[in-house]
Amino acid sequence: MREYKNLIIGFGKAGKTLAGYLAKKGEKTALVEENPLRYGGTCINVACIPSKSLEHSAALSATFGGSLAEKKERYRAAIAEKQRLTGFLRQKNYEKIASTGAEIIDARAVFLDQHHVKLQFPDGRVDEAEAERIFINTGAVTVIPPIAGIENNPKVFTSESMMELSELPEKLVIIGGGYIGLEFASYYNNFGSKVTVIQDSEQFIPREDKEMAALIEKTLVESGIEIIKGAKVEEIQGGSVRFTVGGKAEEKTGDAVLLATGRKPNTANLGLEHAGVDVTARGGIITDKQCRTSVNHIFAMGDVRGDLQFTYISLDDFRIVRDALAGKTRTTENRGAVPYAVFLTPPFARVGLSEEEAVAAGKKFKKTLLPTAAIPKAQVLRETRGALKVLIEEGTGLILGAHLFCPESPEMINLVKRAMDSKIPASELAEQIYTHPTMTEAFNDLFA
Ligand SMILES: Cc1cc2nc3c(=O)[nH]c(=O)nc-3n(C[C@H](O)[C@H](O)[C@H](O)COP(=O)(O)OP(=O)(O)OC[C@H]3O[C@@H](n4cnc5c(N)ncnc54)[C@H](O)[C@@H]3O)c2cc1C
Ligand SMILES: NC(=O)c1ccc[n+]([C@@H]2O[C@H](COP(=O)([O-])OP(=O)(O)OC[C@H]3O[C@@H](n4cnc5c(N)ncnc54)[C@H](O)[C@@H]3O)[C@@H](O)[C@H]2O)c1
Repeated sequence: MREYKNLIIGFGKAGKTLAGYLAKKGEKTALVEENPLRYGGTCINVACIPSKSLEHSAALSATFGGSLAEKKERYRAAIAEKQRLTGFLRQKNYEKIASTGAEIIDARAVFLDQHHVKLQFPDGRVDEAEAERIFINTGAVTVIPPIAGIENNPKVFTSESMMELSELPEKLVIIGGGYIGLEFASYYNNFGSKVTVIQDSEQFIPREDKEMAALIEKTLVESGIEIIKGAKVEEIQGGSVRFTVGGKAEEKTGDAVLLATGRKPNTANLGLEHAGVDVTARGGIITDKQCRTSVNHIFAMGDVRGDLQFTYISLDDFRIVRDALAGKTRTTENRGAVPYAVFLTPPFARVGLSEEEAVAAGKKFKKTLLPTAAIPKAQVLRETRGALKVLIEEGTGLILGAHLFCPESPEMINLVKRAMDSKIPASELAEQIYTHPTMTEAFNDLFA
């Protein structure tokens, strides 16, 4: 029996950061990871980083144009670069955590009871570990929708397997128009594929500000992406996706079909019932605002909680747990405004309320909409599509929401989050000195 003060299940953003932190404090700490190709977690291996590497390569490829053969060659090079990058980061992540003194155990962990887990090694060996405290950071997995024809279909991909495909699909059909669906639509469109997105809801990105959603949809369609809304997918045969729209049967055929229909907490077969850890109907681990589960000494962090799925939320969950262990007061309720970015061309970034949400909350506000084309740096970048929209509360002058659909918006939005959290009025952003020419200097006009 192996004994530890802290046992962490999953080498994700929160898990690895916590393992390093506790080990550096001199506490006997183990980090259990079932897949050596996941050292460093989902983000650096099969999600954010490889997808943004492809996004960068795709945007470059689009500027070169050329024949289909040239585009296919550049796509192969992009996949190779993505492999290099993820391999490099995986190694660095392993070395960084190993150097803190945390023990990295290559095994699958399954709860036996509240203090014990079974360790299942890839070679079939089994061992047991006992720990005073256990931290769950097992992430999320792709939702496979109940559509006939998915199983054993070599033309059907998830985001993970798609990024291993080294032959550029001339036609790509994407099921699901959320973050993954739209980002991949944008990358493959830039690489030169003919992309169709099939979405179940009638409304395009229904959670977003309506005016911005309409502008994003128009921009994507004008860039060559076909978007089909209100579709019910019936079956997939080879690369053909059969669906109905308004009762009418339709079919779209691709060289590849990408499933981008959501991701759910990875709690199946974790043995949580043996430890008495409660989960929601979707399998998300229920925690209090300090990420503590229904069992006092067991915590859960990141996607497995079934809340927001972002790497920086997983990192913030680490900070919350770190502070909970030290008796401090950081919680899921005082993260401040949570920004996010969707890496389209151009990218979209948001923080705070949409116009519809602000109206529903009874807020009185001033709205400003600035076309991207009005910003000199956008002209320099030759990317003038999009617009920036902000809502400023009447009376207080505080920022209620910002919706930036323009180049460099994923960087710009972080400054707006800081202003919102620190209750810095919009007028201060309007009067601030910014370097020139930059996208951020548009705040002089946007927040005036
Ligand atoms: C295509 C794609 C693009 C994305 N892009 C972005 C982006 O641009 N920005 C952003 O912020 N977020 C993005 N996300 C979301 C982001 O990747 C996740 O929110 C984040 O990686 C979650 O990390 P985590 O800490 O919860 O756990 P993970 O990083 O998922 O780690 C969980 C680990 O636990 C291991 N594990 C699971 N079960 C066991 C077990 N029983 N025993 C041992 N080990 C186990 C797994 O192998 C894995 O390594 C993207 C996601 C996808 C799919
Ligand atoms: N830039 C980023 O931060 C980034 C990028 C990619 C992913 N992510 C994270 O990954 C998570 C998962 O992304 P996702 O895009 O898979 O999920 P999502 O929930 O954002 O979108 C899934 C979409 O698929 C649609 N859908 C579901 N079933 C369908 C069906 N049968 N037919 C047609 N449409 C269907 C849903 O209506 C929804 O619009 C996101 O919640 C996000 O947090 C973040």
